[in-house]
Amino acid sequence: MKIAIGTRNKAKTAAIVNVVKKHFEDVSFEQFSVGSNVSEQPFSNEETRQGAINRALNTLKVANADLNFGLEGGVYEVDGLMYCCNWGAVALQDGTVLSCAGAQFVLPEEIAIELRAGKELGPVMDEYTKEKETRHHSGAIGVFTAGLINRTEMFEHIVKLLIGQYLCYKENIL
Ligand SMILES: O=P(O)(O)OP(=O)(O)OP(=O)(O)OC[C@H]1O[C@@H](n2cnc3c(O)ncnc32)[C@H](O)[C@@H]1O
Ligand SMILES: [Mg+2]
Repeated sequence: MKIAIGTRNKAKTAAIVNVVKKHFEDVSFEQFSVGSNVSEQPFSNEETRQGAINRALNTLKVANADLNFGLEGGVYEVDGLMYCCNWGAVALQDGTVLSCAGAQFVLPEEIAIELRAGKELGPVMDEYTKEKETRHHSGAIGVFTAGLINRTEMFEHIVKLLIGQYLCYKENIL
């Protein structure tokens, strides 16, 4: 079974590899840098979802693997609070795209101000933590949940949902 990963982000890649290996035998993985065709920093659930779907479809185009994954992070605001949201999609060779969302959590106002000013969450988190490339490791989710869940674990949940939906699709349930 060929698995294509539409990112080079380490946290996203580890999530796909970990969960796929748990559910399928005899798998091979390949990574591709594909565009999301949305803003670098999506600013709504709709845009984040579209980014994940576009990444999955762009990965299908270049890889034509059995499962072509796209994962996307974004933010949106409700009641003056900024939430980070996370979406995933998997594109199949017949052109079907299955999608789902994962964890959503609050970002502090000092981070929200930076994002409203047009900055991207990745670099803002590096500045905040004085660390490099937090988006590849603990991520904002790790920092703002006191380390209880890291970015890989967060995306593992999404990949699990996607694989579950794929199994239902094969049984004509979805
Ligand atoms: O290489 P890609 O796949 O693009 O991975 P990415 O880390 O840039 O992730 P996204 O494009 O999906 O996320 C959009 C932006 O939000 C940032 N981001 C999202 N979730 C984050 C998290 O948990 N921690 C740090 N940055 C995060 C990310 O760095 C981007 O600036
Ligand atoms: Mg990105």
